[in-house]
Amino acid sequence: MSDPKATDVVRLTGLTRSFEQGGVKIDVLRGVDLAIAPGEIVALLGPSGSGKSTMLQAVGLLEGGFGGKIEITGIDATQLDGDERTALRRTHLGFIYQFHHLLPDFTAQENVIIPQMVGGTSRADAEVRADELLGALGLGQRRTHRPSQLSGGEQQRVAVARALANRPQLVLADEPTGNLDEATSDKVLGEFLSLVRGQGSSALVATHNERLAARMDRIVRLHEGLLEEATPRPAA
Ligand SMILES: Nc1ncnc2c1ncn2[C@@H]1O[C@H](COP(=O)(O)OP(=O)(O)OP(=O)(O)O)[C@@H](O)[C@H]1O
Repeated sequence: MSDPKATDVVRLTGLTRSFEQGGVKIDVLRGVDLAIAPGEIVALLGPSGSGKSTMLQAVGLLEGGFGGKIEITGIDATQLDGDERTALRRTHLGFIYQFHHLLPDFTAQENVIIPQMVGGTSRADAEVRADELLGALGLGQRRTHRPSQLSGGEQQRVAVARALANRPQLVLADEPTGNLDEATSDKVLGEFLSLVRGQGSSALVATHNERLAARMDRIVRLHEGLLEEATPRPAA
């Protein structure tokens, strides 16, 4: 549950982003404000091209070129240099994409171990954590398989385990089940939500899918470069 007294995990204030397309300037984000409390899972809805991925890139500290303020756990990311942003991303954020982006030459278990070791966890501890997550996702018997030996749903479960491995305060997910059939998508999303809730992380999940969005704590909607609240933020 969200704790309104704690520092927001994300606070965006007046976020803007424009792109040049064929000599024309397009204002994709025109002053987006958003706050996400600890433990809160927010669905980001909006039609194709509305700027959902662009917004996740801003919060993920993956790209420059944004105007406005981006605060992660109270830290103003716009004031950090590149190394500090990378450190903040590694310690506080987890990412899941529509297409899993797993390392093809490594096993499921190694895909979950590697980001932990990059973050300074010992191999032994990383292995325990990987097995715990893969087990919870029903992949205990598949730990030694490579991505190409797994189904689409299984690959996406490995991506979920990888994103949660470092117990990030915030998980950013861009159409996390967008390439799966409806039944698998429902199952994988349910497993993802229960793991995120279980460890008390927050999440911002971009999706086109209203039915999946309805399973999250709050819905916000991008419309013409601004964010509309489809369900109100819980009272502070
Ligand atoms: N690097 C870029 N250069 C130029 N235009 C860009 C760039 N990145 C995004 N855009 C434009 O910004 C707009 C928003 O794109 P974005 O990918 O954020 O939308 P989206 O809501 O995530 O769409 P989808 O649901 O299709 O993934 C689009 O018009 C896109 O063409």
